Amino acid sequence: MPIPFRKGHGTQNDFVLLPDPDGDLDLTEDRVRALCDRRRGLGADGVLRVVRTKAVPDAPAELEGDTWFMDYRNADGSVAEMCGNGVRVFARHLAEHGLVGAEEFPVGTRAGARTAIVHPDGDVTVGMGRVRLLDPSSATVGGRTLTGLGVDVGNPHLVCATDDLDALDLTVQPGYNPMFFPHGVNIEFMVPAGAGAVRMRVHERGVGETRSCGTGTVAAAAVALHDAGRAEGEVTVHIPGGTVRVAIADGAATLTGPAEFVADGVLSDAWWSAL
Ligand SMILES: N[C@@H](CCC[C@H](N)C(=O)O)C(=O)O
Repeated sequence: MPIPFRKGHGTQNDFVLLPDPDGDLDLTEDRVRALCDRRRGLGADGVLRVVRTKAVPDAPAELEGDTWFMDYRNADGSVAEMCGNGVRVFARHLAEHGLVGAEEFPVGTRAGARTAIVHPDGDVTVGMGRVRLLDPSSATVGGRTLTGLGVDVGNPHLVCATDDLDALDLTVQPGYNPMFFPHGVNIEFMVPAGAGAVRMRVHERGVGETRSCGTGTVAAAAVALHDAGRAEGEVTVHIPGGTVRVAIADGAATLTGPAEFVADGVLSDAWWSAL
């Protein structure tokens, strides 16, 4: 059976999409790692399996069975609850293939349903759900300890302020408190970038440094607003891979940004079977 794939990205956070409506693919950790490998595979930060919720045994019970489910995997093969850039790319894929009827539609994730609107210019707005500010914690990078705030965006984040974003060496895993984040953490580093804007870099759990992290931009926006004494507002977040807009109101966030596709293809049977 030929296995089709699509390659896309959201602000250069890149993904391999695998259309698999009935959940027939045996998507092992080894296969995810191979797909994401930039030398022996297609190369990506993660895999998005496009599957109906009813074919996903660990999908949240409140999701309807026919809802399209973003089965997200990190490049190291691990499963994560949510991926903000991934939902934008996933939603645009659904819309382009006529797989959804309404202008606004739900996407199932392990963090619950997220609503998506695909705009005519290709941008996508995602309702990211509740954003919860947690306690302070810290990260260690290059021998420096940076204080920050934990944030739950469906997946775990630690947002740290820094004075020199460009000097950080994120090729190695930053230190963090494993008692506070027992399942690992995505760590954002941010600096102010003018009124209502921040610049951010991220070290993602299960991936390493990426050029963007949608849930991370939401976490950074929430902390930037909190630092300004506000619980609501709009923040423009500049990441190495582009720019997104985050709005927070009533404790919930929306994320707006681009979603782009670069290739459609078919995996080699021999390559897949040998994994
Ligand atoms: N890049 C994503 C987040 C992907 C999951 C993350 N690495 C985790 O393990 O929680 C995004 O755009 O939000």
